[in-house]
Amino acid sequence: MLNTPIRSVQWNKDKITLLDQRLLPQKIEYLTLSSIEDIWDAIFELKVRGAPAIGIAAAFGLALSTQQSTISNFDEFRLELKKEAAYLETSRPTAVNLFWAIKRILSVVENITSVQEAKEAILAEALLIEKEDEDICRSIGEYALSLFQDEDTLLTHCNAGGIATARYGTALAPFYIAKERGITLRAFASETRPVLQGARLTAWELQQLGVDVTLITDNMVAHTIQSKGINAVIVGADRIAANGDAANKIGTYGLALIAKSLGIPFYVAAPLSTIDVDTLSGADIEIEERHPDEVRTINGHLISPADINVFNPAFDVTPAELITGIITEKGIIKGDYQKEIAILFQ
Ligand SMILES: CSC[C@H]1O[C@H](OP(=O)(O)O)[C@H](O)[C@@H]1O
Repeated sequence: MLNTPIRSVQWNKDKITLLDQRLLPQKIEYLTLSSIEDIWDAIFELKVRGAPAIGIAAAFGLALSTQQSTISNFDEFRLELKKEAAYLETSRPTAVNLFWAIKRILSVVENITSVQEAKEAILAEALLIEKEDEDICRSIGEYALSLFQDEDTLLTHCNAGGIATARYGTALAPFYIAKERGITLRAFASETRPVLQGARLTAWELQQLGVDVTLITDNMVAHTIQSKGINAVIVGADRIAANGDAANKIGTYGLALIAKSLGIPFYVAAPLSTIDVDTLSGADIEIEERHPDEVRTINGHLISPADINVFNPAFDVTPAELITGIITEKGIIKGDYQKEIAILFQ
């Protein structure tokens, strides 16, 4: 078991230290990033992944590039900042935390007129985003745990764990809090093809935490829920629309349909920063499509004809009506999500 939390992205004086999540679980290796291009590449290549972690990485990326800036004129500085923000926004389209964090960084310079003051304010805001996320995820964990009993068994998909956030995670946060309080929660983790965040990250993370975790393949979910007494499903999210529709890792929608048909609760755990009130419904969420070789290969080994046609959406959208509850740092919302979300954001 690890004694200190593994952090996926950290500010390190004038550099960014980033856990290369592509190498897990075989290797725990950190990269030192020294340019905004490095950050763009890290987000695009899933060296850092998970909605909140992507937002934190982008915030640190803007802090890094502005710390390095030699522009003395404030208007030129602000123009360059906006260009670099727009550049980072092209790295991945679905997780709203990327855009939410960038918007927060841009907002801190609105009432500033000096370059030095702007540099300091941007770095302070990026560090605040990281610190807040840790506290937020802990709160999500506490609310989530209130839904479960000692000895419950939960099924989760992809990785919404500590390395997808500042710490604790969202869907995995209740496991951290349960461990602290001597409550036993067991887990089944679906492998999550094609990038295998469940097999590589969640199975490893929960094992390190000392949780009884069992790995299954994605096509075992229905039988597992039916035969293993799964009490509930809990997943993360990348963007939740104003009506409660939730985009999450591909396969989540199917999992929600199975949970509904087998009569077990399906929970989405996410911070308010993942709820996008400007996205009216799931139909308005852009679904990232990634390189076909992610499907054609496993660990770089071809498992199909090299030139086979591939459809590789990285996310799907679960309609609000399939979601039993959305667990946030402000509490658990159920039922009329449109109304409940509007109240949360009033
Ligand atoms: C706590 S957000 C985790 C969320 O992000 C993952 O996507 P990706 O690994 O592609 O960044 C997945 O959808 C998780 O639920």
